[in-house]
Amino acid sequence: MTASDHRHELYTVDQVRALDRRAIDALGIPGYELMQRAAAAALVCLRQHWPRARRIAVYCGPGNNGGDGFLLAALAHEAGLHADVIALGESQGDDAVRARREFELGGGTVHPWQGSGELPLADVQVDGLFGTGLRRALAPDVAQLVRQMQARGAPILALDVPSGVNADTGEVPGESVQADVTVTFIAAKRGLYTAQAPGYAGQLQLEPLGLPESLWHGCRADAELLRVQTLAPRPRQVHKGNNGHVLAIGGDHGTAGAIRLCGEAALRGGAGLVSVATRSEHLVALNSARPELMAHEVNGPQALAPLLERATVLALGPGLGQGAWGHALWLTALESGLPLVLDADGLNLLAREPRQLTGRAVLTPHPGEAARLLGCDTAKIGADRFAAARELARRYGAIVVLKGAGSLVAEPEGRVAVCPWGNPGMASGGMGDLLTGIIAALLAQGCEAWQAACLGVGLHARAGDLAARKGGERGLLASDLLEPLRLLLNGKGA
Ligand SMILES: NC(=O)C1=CN([C@@H]2O[C@H](COP(=O)(O)OP(=O)(O)OC[C@H]3O[C@@H](n4cnc5c(N)ncnc54)[C@H](O)[C@@H]3O)[C@@H](O)[C@H]2O)[C@@H](O)CC1
Ligand SMILES: [K+]
Repeated sequence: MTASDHRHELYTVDQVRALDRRAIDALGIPGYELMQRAAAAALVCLRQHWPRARRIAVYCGPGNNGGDGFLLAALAHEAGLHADVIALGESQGDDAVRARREFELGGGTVHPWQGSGELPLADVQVDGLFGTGLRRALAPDVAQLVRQMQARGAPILALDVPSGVNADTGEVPGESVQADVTVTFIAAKRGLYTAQAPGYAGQLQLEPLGLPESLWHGCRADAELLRVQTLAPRPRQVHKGNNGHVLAIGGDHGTAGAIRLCGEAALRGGAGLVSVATRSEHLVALNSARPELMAHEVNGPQALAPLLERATVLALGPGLGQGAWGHALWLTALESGLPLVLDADGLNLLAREPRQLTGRAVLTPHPGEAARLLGCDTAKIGADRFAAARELARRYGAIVVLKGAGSLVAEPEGRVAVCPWGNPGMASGGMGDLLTGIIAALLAQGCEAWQAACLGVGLHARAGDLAARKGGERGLLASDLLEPLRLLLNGKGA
């Protein structure tokens, strides 16, 4: 194993700081040398991305992130680039002070930021304002500097973390640098992959700074990044009974679309059979649009019972409503004890009548539903998605998919995976119904709940990316994902 094998591991800021300390104390690599390595790696990254850059502007904050910036400027100057440095106040800490002096001794001039003024012309701007040490929203004068950098229009390389992003949670409490590329050092910070951070980090590049494998011994990552996965090819002799029978329950008056998308996704996700339990008015439309779906009129729990006997997995909630009909079906379905995916009104009803779920169960809340399930407001969910997903999984005894940019999958024992795929085109109606159907299909084919949730979230997001590559993000429809989903599920199209 080498340090680069850790690139799917995600760490909290405290863990990254502990790794830094360990490199210094246990491995005897001075902090200043780490800073030199970070600056050298960042300059290589800059030249890879912008080989024609001749003038750079480096913005340095008071801490070690600024130290990285000063050393990068010094190296760039030595390499014959023109490097302007703009500093926010005095440097603090021995390493940052020494880095600043090194730049000045090499002939560089530091321009203090006075709260206003023109910024230098540059082919590339380097953000060394704040890294993992950011503790609060940027102050108004720093926010002003960031807005001016952004208005300059030159591409931005962020050192370690885009300044303004909380590297632990992905939250952006005020203004933040919006980077084109973020080169992050030593270990991947978990917050860069979720919440608001993906909109600010641009392309993420991890530089482990040549640290030895022993650095990671005994340090368990807080979370992991999902990897590209698919299912093994089917044995030649299977029949449809081997691939499970999904029963999708929902589609109250006026919401046929949700349950149809869910059912179609279960079919495209490879379930052997898919039945739909819904209102009678939807039957004709469902049968004619997708004859492979077996649509059944269900007026109440009695009509549901025989369908539950034949099903192996439930997709419970899309368009279910929270009225008497939906509630009665919800209760009966939960009492069946079948493995299930619970979404939409299935989750809202759970928030109203909380209970521990048993067996293989996956909950797929968006932040609003998550807030209802935890009895808090949506802002609290966004402030720490890792904590929210873990608490949901623990409280309800289920695997939880917390949707939104950088979807999280959490299990009750605390394991968390983060999805690095997906795009803003997927913020449209029906995408959640699709995810529910996909995960149900994977459960039906024998996946454990954790595996079904991780694989389903990954396939859904990658199908969204594939569909967006073809036709763009705006106007992307949930049903556009069905065909790419099938390709990816069969290991094609990536
Ligand atoms: N040995 C190490 O620890 C290494 C650290 N490195 C760099 O050092 C960074 C961490 O350095 P630091 O811990 O010094 O932290 P930062 O440089 O991120 O920021 C800390 C400074 O910012 C101030 N501050 C925090 N939030 C603020 C806000 N909203 N407005 C104004 N001031 C604010 C703090 O009071 C402190 O002075 C990493 O992100 C990385 O770039 C790298 O050089 C690699 C090695
Ligand atoms: K930064």
